[in-house]
Amino acid sequence: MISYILQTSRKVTTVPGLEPSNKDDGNLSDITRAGSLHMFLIDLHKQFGPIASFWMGEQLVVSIASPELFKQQMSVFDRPGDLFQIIAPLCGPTSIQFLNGAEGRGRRQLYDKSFLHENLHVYTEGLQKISKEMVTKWGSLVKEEHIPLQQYMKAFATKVVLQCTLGAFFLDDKEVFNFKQHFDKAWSELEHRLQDPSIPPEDSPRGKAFREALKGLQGIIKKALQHREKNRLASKESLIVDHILSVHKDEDAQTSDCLSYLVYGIPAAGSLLTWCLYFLASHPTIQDKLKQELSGAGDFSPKSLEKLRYLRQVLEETFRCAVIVPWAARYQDFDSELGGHKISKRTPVVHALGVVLQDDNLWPLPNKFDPDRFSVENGKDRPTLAFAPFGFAGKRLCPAKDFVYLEAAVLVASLVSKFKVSLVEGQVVNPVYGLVTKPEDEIWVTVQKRN
Ligand code: HEM
Repeated sequence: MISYILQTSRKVTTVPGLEPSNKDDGNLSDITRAGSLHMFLIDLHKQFGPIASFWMGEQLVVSIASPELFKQQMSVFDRPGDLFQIIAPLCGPTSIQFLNGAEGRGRRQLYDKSFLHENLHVYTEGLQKISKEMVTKWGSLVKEEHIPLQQYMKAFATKVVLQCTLGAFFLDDKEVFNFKQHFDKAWSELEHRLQDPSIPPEDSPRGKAFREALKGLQGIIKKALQHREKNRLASKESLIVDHILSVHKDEDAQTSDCLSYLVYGIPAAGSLLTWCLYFLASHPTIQDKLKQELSGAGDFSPKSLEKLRYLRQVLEETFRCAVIVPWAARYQDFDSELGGHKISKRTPVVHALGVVLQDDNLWPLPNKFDPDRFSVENGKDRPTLAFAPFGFAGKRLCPAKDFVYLEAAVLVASLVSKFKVSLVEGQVVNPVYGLVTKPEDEIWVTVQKRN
């Protein structure tokens, strides 16, 4: 009798949820079948409610999807490294992404200084310059030319994030281009592994290409670090790279922490800009309303942008609709309680950020792009944690969240004040919820100069 129970059930928690579909991989094949962890979590929570469990291999995982449950995890800092192993080859298992405990908190506190609200002015000039380059480029295109939106936004994000984290070494477009070549190769291998977790042999074409891309990235970052070390005193800025150089003496450790900021930062920033311009192109009335707000708004400095309420609403609605980073996760080293259930120590708790961003109890007609949801009036009765696209827990939410608003605001304002952006007709745009959420295929737009 006992062995029968053991064979058919691994239920070791009162949290409602799935039994493993398979003895070895738990529910991993169900996740693959759903297309992504995000899509799997949507179904899981529909079936079991805001707290639900499933199995990743032999590991029980709990997922939460409500502002009330998020609140109960507000002070948890440690991240379960096992759930993020996919990015370990890129940024290294000892980087800030994987660092927990007192050391993790200390390092985050130091690195966070470069993205504090009062330090954002440091980035303005560079952002305005790169945005102007994009405006000039779009202005030079032939009327009705089809523009690959994602390609442009990824290029912009790569240049901006590199310059703003690592400094003047990336003022040279050749170095940005070089970096991007390697980064795109490495990133597409990680995305491949998300669909098919079997690691290719080192000497296979995929294995070799990945190794070369990593070597290329590390080499470029080391050159950027040396450049910064030499020129640091001349610069009055305080960038992430300066804090990284002050913490680590070892070049490999410095490189790992730099890559930690780039690994999500570049794709997430590119994806945000792509979705934002896509939503504006597919909602001409909203785009015109935004253009109206931008008229006479000034130089798009952080101070002038603060007054642009509707621009902020457009960006917030983009975060909500696009679900750029669909989930985060935490664990604790001791037994704890969550939603009235006992959670055994070291059980990973997934924060289903994307499920909450699209919960129709919190966001009526969740698939509709409607920036007015974020007006002061419409938002006043909504729980704060209904909107947590950057995470929320343990002072470990995305360090770049204020920077991201600034970066997106400067580019979107620069483009929309000069051009009417339209979608090329006949496209079906589907999101792919991978490491970050991107469109399945390129999105093509046209631009028309505004008077
Ligand atoms: C554009 C949209 C972005 C979104 C939606 C986003 C969202 C997130 C989320 C949800 C997390 C996990 C938070 C948690 O564990 O609770 C995260 C972590 C992180 N993000 Fe972002 N992010 C964005 C852009 C960026 C950019 C541009 C950078 C770098 C310049 C960046 C750097 C990081 C780093 C380093 C972490 C890990 C921090 C740690 O381990 O302590 N992110 N981000």
